[in-house]
Amino acid sequence: MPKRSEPVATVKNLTVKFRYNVALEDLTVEIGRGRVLLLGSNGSGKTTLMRVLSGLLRPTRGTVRVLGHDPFRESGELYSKMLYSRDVEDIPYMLKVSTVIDMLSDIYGDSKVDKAVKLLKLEEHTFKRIGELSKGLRRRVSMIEPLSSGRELILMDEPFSGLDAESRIIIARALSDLPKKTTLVIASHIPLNMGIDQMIVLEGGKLSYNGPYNDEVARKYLAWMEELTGGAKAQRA
Ligand SMILES: Nc1ncnc2c1ncn2[C@@H]1O[C@H](COP(=O)(O)OP(=O)(O)OP(=O)(O)O)[C@@H](O)[C@H]1O
Repeated sequence: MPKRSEPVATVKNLTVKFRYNVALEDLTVEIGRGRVLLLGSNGSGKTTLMRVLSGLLRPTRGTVRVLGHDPFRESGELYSKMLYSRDVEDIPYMLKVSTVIDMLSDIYGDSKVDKAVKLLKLEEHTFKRIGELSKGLRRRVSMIEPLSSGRELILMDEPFSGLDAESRIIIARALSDLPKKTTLVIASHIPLNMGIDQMIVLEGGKLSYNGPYNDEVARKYLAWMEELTGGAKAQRA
């Protein structure tokens, strides 16, 4: 059993370069256990960091360990302990919700999946195909797996963006039901405070804040976002 004080991930001098730009530059940070908010404006490097942590992207420089593994070389071992929940579009549109539920039940067991389906208020939508669902409902379907997986670490990229208020509330409640031993890292461009233990702010691929949730940092970030976007983007979830 890992100690609560042990970080889930350590990132040292991480640089990720693409052909024309540097997405992350010499980033050093420890990601602790609990609820972690990875905050940053568009293009600040959040998704790049998530992709490196989940072994989908190889660092240009630096070292990364996640739950004791090199995510790029040992993704097989890592995937039994962590899950990267990316996008609703990962689920084929022709599948019925009930088929998704059956497949996940085979992997994680009926009771965990049933509980997640109830928490996500999906019972009355199981006969529909993924392609028929609203974005909010599709996102809720994509949440069944992280909620029922029992993984030690779950990474989520913008789980609330572009959703209707009902789906946002349902997802937020369902996520708050995750066991405390599960570490949840949420990448977001808005400063959500849902019992956040650690807040990491990236700007231009560099670390601009790392510590407990801080209202002052959140306020400054929002003001800066408003200045940058004329207010429109910061209002949107
Ligand atoms: N595959 C890629 N090829 C080239 N450049 C990339 C690639 N992926 C990301 N980038 C660039 O790296 C920088 C960081 O992008 P990233 O997607 O990590 O930011 P983000 O904070 O997740 O932004 P968003 O909130 O818009 O998703 C951006 O300048 C982006 O254009």
